[in-house]
Amino acid sequence: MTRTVIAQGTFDILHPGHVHYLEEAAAMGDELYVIVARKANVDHKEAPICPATQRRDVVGALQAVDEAILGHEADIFVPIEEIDPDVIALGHDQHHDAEAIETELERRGIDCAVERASGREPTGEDEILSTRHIIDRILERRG
Ligand SMILES: Cc1cc2nc3c(=O)[nH]c(=O)nc-3n(C[C@H](O)[C@H](O)[C@H](O)COP(=O)(O)O)c2cc1C
Ligand SMILES: Nc1ncnc2c1ncn2[C@@H]1O[C@H](COP(=O)(O)OP(=O)(O)OP(=O)(O)O)[C@@H](O)[C@H]1O
Repeated sequence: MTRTVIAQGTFDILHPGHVHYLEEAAAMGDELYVIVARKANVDHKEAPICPATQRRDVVGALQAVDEAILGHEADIFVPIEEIDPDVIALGHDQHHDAEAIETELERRGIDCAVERASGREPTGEDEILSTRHIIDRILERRG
């Protein structure tokens, strides 16, 4: 019985922190689907620079990812109902409340565990594992 995992995020400028998250999510099951957030749903921080199709294509090229899909524009649970995963892997700092997701999953009759992945801290002194910080550095050096 294939164990399906879902991960999600904006993935605007990909970095090793994303790879860490997606590899950890992939290890939670046999197949990893990644839902790429639509610009309209990224309302808790600056809008992504890159279009959703581009962000999907880059995430989908990662070895750990079986399929990357564009998220639903209005209801974030639509892809969950379609894929019917065994696990939803939240990112270490993802702003979603696991309990709220579990409650909604139950309400929709979806039997799925909600796990949280760990964070990857920078190793080299110059490593930069945050899209926002990458953009800040670009603005500093090229702005
Ligand atoms: C269970 C779950 C399902 C999601 N489904 C969608 C979706 O269908 N469409 C979408 O635009 N974003 C979806 N998202 C992503 C959220 O909209 C949010 O933008 C994303 O979690 C941003 O996270 P980040 O700040 O880590 O990039 C989903 C997130 C979770 C936790
Ligand atoms: N350094 C990291 N270690 C582990 N997971 C990470 C790391 N950075 C991001 N993630 C995870 O990757 C997913 C997508 O995150 P997102 O696209 O918001 O990237 P980000 O680098 O956190 O962006 P920003 O810095 O602009 O908030 C989220 O689940 C997030 O928790």
